[in-house]
Amino acid sequence: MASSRLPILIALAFSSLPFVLSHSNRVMWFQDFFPPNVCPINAKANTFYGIMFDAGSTGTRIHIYTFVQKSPENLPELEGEIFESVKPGLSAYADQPEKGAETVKKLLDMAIDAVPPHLWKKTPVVLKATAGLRLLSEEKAQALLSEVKEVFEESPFLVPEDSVGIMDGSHEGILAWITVNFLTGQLSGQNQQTVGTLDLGGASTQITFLPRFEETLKETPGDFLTSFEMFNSTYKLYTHSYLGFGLKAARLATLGALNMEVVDGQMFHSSCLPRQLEAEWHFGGVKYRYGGNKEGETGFKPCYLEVLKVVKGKLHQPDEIRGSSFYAFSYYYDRAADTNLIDYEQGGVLEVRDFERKAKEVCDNMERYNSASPFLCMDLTYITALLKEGFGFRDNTVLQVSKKNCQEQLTSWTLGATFYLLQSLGMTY
Ligand SMILES: O=c1[nH]cnc2c1ncn2[C@@H]1O[C@H](COP(=O)(O)OP(=O)(O)O)[C@@H](O)[C@H]1O
Ligand SMILES: [Ca+2]
Repeated sequence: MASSRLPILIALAFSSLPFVLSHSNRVMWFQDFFPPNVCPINAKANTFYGIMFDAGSTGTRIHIYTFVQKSPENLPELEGEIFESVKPGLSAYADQPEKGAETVKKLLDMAIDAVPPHLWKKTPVVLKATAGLRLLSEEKAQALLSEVKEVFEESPFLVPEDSVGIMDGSHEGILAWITVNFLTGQLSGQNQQTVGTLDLGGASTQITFLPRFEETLKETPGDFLTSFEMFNSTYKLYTHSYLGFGLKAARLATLGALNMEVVDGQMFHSSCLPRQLEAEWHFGGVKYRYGGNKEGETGFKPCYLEVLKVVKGKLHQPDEIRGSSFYAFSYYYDRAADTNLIDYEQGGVLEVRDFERKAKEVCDNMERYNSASPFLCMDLTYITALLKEGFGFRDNTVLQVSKKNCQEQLTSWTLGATFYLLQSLGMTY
């Protein structure tokens, strides 16, 4: 299929959706995600823009998408994406919400340069926060969000009513699944062979796939299933977001520091770290001191046992996924690329056991392994344990590990979310 057709297909699908998505106990899945009551815009010009902020736990990213609609009969095509990011994420400013909002303002200034002035008022701007803000107290999260809302309101862009908020974890998984499967052409025509998606963020992780067997539907807890209609088909997806199981939250859990009131000077140890290491780490606005087991054991075996405590028995294991292949991104990609398991630009295809092999290589040679991060052994061991003992994948489960998809767009939930936003604002025909 010609690549230029793919965006049209996405838009087609999104336009044909009334996007009726329903949890077993929740009708209109997206009702609270985007405002239904914004007046439609009569977009006469054939180019339009959408600005989507991904406020992740480790960083804030702006995606400025450009769409072209050549005629009312043709659906919009995705023409391009401008992307920028800042670190740390908003949650690091839990006690300085104004400073947090300033980081958003800096990114938004890019959009002022990127979007032609006559389209500012027709360009919606939305920020959806994920696990970093989910982990903060309601009060701190709301303070950050309301500062960001002020920044949006002072900007020349269109600010929908619910333009700033925390995204539900299941939306994150489904929007990423839709993006990947549209861009790979799997949701159009016959013989659909959709691919499941695995996203490993800093604070949460998502698994999403389309079950093929009745058994899976029967065995799955109701709140792991979400239905939506597209191309006159109904898809019932398995999706779940595990809060606290992102890579960085898992580091804290392994160190025994997750959700702890950290006492000044307290040191956390792990066999997954270089023996002589003593260092400090800031995450979510908290400072942690950590280090290796000076006297005790280090290496893959003790590390795996430590990490196992974090995942074992904590995740639902659908039988069906053992034999399927999945599309994995975010930290799966980062750690595979860091250790040359895949090509940095192209990504690659791996088996679960490749992560284990690399984890052993790194952990059993920790003092000699030249790595940018002292957490490399822990991270690879956690990924191995999460895939095998957490989700229950086989050693030979195949993973397509990429950063960008075939359209050269960064793999993320943001493109799917932007399409839906434009649809809900009546900006597409
Ligand atoms: O623009 C992006 N789109 C998708 N993922 C990104 C983007 N920028 C960074 N990432 C990846 O997201 C991961 C960090 O997760 P994130 O900060 O989103 O945490 P969260 O999803 O738990 O809130 C890293 O692997 C990083 O490479
Ligand atoms: Ca994320």
